Amino acid sequence: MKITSAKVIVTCPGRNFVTLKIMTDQGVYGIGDATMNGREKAVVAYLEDHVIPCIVGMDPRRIEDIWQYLYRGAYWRRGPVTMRAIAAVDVALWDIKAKMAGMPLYQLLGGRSRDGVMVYGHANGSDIAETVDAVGQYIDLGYKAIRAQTGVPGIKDAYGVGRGKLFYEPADAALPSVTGWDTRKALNYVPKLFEKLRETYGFDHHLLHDGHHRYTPQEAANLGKMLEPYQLFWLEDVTPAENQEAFKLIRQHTVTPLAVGEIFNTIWDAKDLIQNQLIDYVRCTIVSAGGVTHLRRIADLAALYQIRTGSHGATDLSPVTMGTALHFDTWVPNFGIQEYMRHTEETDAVFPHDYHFEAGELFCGETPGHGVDIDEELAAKYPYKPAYLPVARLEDGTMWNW
Ligand SMILES: O=C(O)[C@@H](O)[C@@H](O)[C@H](O)[C@H](O)CO
Ligand SMILES: [Mg+2]
Repeated sequence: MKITSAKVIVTCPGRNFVTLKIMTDQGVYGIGDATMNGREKAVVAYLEDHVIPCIVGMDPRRIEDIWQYLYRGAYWRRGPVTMRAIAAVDVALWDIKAKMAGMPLYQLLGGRSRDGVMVYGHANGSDIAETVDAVGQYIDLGYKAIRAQTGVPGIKDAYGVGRGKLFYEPADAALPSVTGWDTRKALNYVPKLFEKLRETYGFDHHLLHDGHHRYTPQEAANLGKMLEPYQLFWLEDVTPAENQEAFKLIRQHTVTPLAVGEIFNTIWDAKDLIQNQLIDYVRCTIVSAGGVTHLRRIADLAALYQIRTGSHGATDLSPVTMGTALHFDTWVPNFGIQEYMRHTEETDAVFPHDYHFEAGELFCGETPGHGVDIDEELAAKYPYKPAYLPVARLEDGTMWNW
């Protein structure tokens, strides 16, 4: 069997997505997601100029060998661009293999470990009152787990507060918009949100919060400690994780569960956090961490330390990643939770899929493959539109972590 050709499809049904489509001499094709929010064109070039010429003619059944070829053969290994390109190839090849086998991808991985996959949605508001209402809406929609993010008085465009209610797209301008940050104001306000949420809705639902890389380790420990009475499911990205050791300091001060990993791209980024049990959930997902082949290795290492998966699932990950992630989540023994930011109807039309939401869970389908396709004709109607993620500055103008 041979790969006869491959192409990159860039489409922007409300936001940009990059999709790789691999064709074979058996008439079966596979698709993979290669989207990197705000830097999409870098991955397009990497795929078109440095990956596709190498894989045409290869046997698509040799998934592991092609993964190793693209990882070791790059010489300049790892990094978000390289690993997204590898992920796109990997997912497309798993899609092909499952289609050839006539089975949904989760069967190929080892079969079901669960029926439904618990997901969490994103509730946000400009202040505590609005956010409490938004959480109530998600409870009414049947969610068992809800992430809550609020605007903070005195902070311009605090992270996580979207323009709409069900949809949140942070890449909002043709050049990075500038948002503000002030840790003291956030530390004085965020705990009050969770106090109000528990007062209003009790403890029957999982509550999550994303620190989005904003706190120093000591500040993160302080926030984690202040949130303990509210029993969060997790506190995410509470400090930048390049320094994995920083989490030892946080762990000394708080038992609030910690989640990290959506910006990781290989197992090496998470290895020390996992082996020293400095986190409780690993957030790596299909598109950013080298596809099914590599994410399986990360999940297996995490399982040795009773760490569970909590894959990233924002709208800037295409339905191709969501669909593939659901097959992965349906199989993986140490599953924790799946993030689920709903895509818009126009996105769903470009990427027809067989997964569905019901009573706080997502269910992958039984279609052979990962169950997601791309309508190329419709995709062509949405040309690429440059959009950047914002930057964040402190009140004195210091560049900070968005
Ligand atoms: O946990 C999350 O969902 C966020 O961290 C993301 O929405 C993140 O801001 C975006 O994926 C960035 O493109
Ligand atoms: Mg996050």
